[in-house]
Formats: sequence, structure tokens, C-alpha cells
Amino acid sequence: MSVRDELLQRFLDAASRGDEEALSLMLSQSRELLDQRGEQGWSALMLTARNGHYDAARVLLSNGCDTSVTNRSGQTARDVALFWGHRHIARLLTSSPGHHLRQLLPSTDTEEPDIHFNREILDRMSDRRSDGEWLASRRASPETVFLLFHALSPLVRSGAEREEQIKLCKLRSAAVQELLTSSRTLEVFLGVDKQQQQQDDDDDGMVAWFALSTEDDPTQLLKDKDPSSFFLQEAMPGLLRLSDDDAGVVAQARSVLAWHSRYRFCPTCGGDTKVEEAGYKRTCLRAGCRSLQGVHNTCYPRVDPVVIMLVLHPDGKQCMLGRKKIFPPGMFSCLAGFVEPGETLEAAVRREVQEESGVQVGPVQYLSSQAWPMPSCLMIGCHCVAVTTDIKVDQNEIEEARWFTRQQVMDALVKDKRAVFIMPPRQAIAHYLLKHWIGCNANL
Ligand SMILES: NC(=O)C1=CN([C@@H]2O[C@H](COP(=O)(O)OP(=O)(O)OC[C@H]3O[C@@H](n4cnc5c(N)ncnc54)[C@H](O)[C@@H]3O)[C@@H](O)[C@H]2O)C=CC1
Ligand SMILES: [Mg+2]
Ligand SMILES: [Mg+2]
Ligand SMILES: [Mg+2]
Ligand SMILES: [Zn+2]
Repeated sequence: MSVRDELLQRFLDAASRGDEEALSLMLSQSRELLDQRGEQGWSALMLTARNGHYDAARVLLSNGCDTSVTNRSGQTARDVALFWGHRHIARLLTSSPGHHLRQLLPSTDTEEPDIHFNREILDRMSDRRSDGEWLASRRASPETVFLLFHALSPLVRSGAEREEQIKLCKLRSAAVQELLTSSRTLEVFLGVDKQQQQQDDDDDGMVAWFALSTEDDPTQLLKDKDPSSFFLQEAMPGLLRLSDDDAGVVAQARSVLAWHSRYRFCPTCGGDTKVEEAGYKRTCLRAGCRSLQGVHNTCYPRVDPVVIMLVLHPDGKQCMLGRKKIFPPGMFSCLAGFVEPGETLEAAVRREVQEESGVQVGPVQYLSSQAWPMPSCLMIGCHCVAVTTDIKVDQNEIEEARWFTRQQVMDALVKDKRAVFIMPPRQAIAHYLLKHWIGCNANL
């Protein structure tokens, strides 16, 4: 008997005896044993089903075992369980493949999280974007709020309450008259204040917000404005210092402005473009350009979908986090990656995890999303369950990836002195994915 056959025999014997520990141990050393069949074409799962070993069958299932495999008589493990009267095991095997891994996913019936960049204090009123007259009246109103940007950085000042917090400078019509008429200014209509709108549904009472992006020399501009104001230097972590209200507005404004800065010319023919729909469209000026026929998505602000996922260990007690080289020392976060064309979210999660960590993923579950305006990502937050556990990182993308226990995540969350890693900041959806997983355990 070869070494391989001997190993398989030992594995099948453990299944016949219902020895869960031996099964787990052997699988952790050689996963390919999982669906292999012995002399009579019987797999380990069939043997647990034959002998009524419920827990051992669960161990095999939680490792991602294939329930559709048949023996030489064409019976599946479920058929075997029914034949020998083990109804509870038959029921276990009736559930869809991956059912047991699926049970490890946290519940999703929660409120939408109020995380950074996600708050919507403005009603975008897209139907007004082409109403030139109305826009002109809003531009002239003394109530209207103008946010100033230079090179995608908002004009801000230090917050009064907390030193680390910064506030958007909300300029009034009188302060931006010159900018409004300058050809070096780009204007985007952001919407109207929702709160104000509720109090007063008269059109003239609406407080409109605009973003103005200027190419003028910022030092010159600042001279005659509030001396304590400044253009925020680094988007990361600078934008994380905004209040939740301000962050939501910046997410919208910065993404649209970033699109303008990258799509100045028509991506279809390279021609000049003109800005329309209050900053929400760029139309090619070259007659006959293909982008003028039908709906061309390059004419509208772009969003890049990115999946971000907390990978759960099949034992349900650990999760995988990774480190990029650019992260602050000690910080570990969820893996993430751009969705590729022609890919579902689930496929993108499986591919990115496999690429970056070598781990294979089974069930995937969406939780919630976050706008991430660096420059225009939509973070799609998911939990997923791994079916393999050996980590082999892609050094180009990730410096290190590790499994962390719930306790280790808890310690990091409360910044306990025993913490072995630093959590991603509370403003990132990665933080929320971790917190949600921890919160779902009633024992903690
Ligand atoms: N809010 C949060 O908690 C987090 C947000 N993020 C954001 O998600 C983004 C994507 O995550 P990564 O791990 O960097 O993605 P990734 O794992 O797909 O790798 C990025 C690399 O892939 C290439 N790439 C492929 N498609 C691309 C596309 N459509 N646009 C740009 N580059 C593309 C580039 O070479 C890039 O350097 C980050 O840039 C970051 O802004 C990332 C982690 C946490
Ligand atoms: Mg990647
Ligand atoms: Mg990545
Ligand atoms: Mg990628
Ligand atoms: Zn064109």
C-alpha cells in the first residue's frame, strides 16, 4: 500500500469511527483527502452517514466537503443516511452545499451604519441640474453655501470643539463672486439642505450647496479670506478629520471633481468637452463623435466598485486580516480589491482573497457599503467564509496576512494593553465589518 493510500485509509477509518479530532487534524495537513473515495467508492462523508456520526459529518461539511459525490451504487451520502435511518444526518445533508459555512456568517438585519462619508445631508435634486434659471437664482441667493476646492482639497479650518477635527469653510455668495465668473473655476451643484427643505418647501427657501474648484494660486486666494482657513493637505488621513456631516458632502464633491480632473478630454475621441448638467456631465464638442450617440458612461461621473471583505475561518472563531506596506505600523485591516469587468461581487471577493492570501473562499455575504472618495471608490463590505486556511501572501499587494481570534479583535477594538494589532480607523468600513462580526457573538 502506498503512503497516500495508507493516509486515505486512516482518514476513512476516522470517519467510520466518527473521530472528529482526527478528521480535523488530517484535513489541516492534507485537504485533498476531503472528497477522496476508498475501495468501494465510499467517501468519508458517506461513512459518517452510514454510521450515524452527526458531528463528524459536520466537521467534513464545514471544511467545504462536496455532498453530491456518489459511491459505486450511485448513492450520495444523504441516500446512505436515509437508508440506514439516520434522519438527522439526512436533514443535515439536505441543506445546500456550504450551508454550514453559511451559518458562520453574522446576521445582516441591522440598521444601515452611519459611517464616515455616508451621511447625506443634501437632497441632490438631480432634476434641477438642467434648470439654468433656477440654478442662477440659487447662485445669487445670500443663503447659498459654496465650498472651495483646490487640487481636490477642500478649504477648511480647525474645529472649535476638538483640536483634531476640521470643518469645511462654508462661503457665501458675496465671497465667491469673482470665482463664479472666472474661467478657471469649475462649479458643481451638490444639492439643497434636507433639513431646511423640510421646514420650508417653498423653492426660494431652499439652501443650495455648490462646490467650486479653482485653479487659481491658493496662497493668493487665502490672503483675503479667513486667515485661519487652509486647503487640506493630504486626503488620507486628512479627510477622516471632518465631521460626519461634512464628510458626506466632501465624498460627493471630491469624487465629481476628481472625475473632471481626469476626464477633461473626451475619452472616446480625445476632443474638447463642455461641462453640462451643473457639473454632472461632460459632452464632447466634436460633431459625429460616437460618445454623442446613446448613453455613454464616460460622459458621467465614474464610480469604481471595490469589494472589501472580512474572511472568516471555517472554525468560526478567527478572521483573516492583512497589512499593506503603506499602513501605519501594527495596523491590520480587511482585504480589498477592485471589481473587474464582467465579474459579480461574489466572484470578485473570491478572486481578490485568493490572489492576495492564497486562501479559498466559499459563501459570501454582503453587509453594507461606503463611499470612499479617493478618488471615487464605492467600498462594498462583505463577510465571507474560507474553505482553506493556509495563508500564502502576494508580497506585491500585501506585506503580511494572519488569522486573528475574536478575543484578539476585541482587545484591538478596546485598545487593551494585550492587543496584538491596531484596528483600522473607525471611519473605515473595515472597522465596521470587524465590529459587526464581533458583535454577533452573544458570548462577548
Ligand atoms: N474604506 C476602507 O476601509 C478601505 C478602502 N480601500 C480602498 O480600496 C481601494 C482598492 O483596494 P486595493 O487593495 O488597492 O485594490 P486591489 O487589491 O485590486 O489592488 C490595487 C492594484 O490593482 C490595480 N488595479 C486593478 N484594477 C484597478 C482599478 N480599476 N483602478 C485602480 N487600480 C486597479 C492597480 O495596480 C492597483 O495598484 C484602495 O485604493 C483604497 O482606496 C482599501 C482598503 C480599506
Ligand atoms: Mg488585490
Ligand atoms: Mg487589495
Ligand atoms: Mg485587484
Ligand atoms: Zn468625442
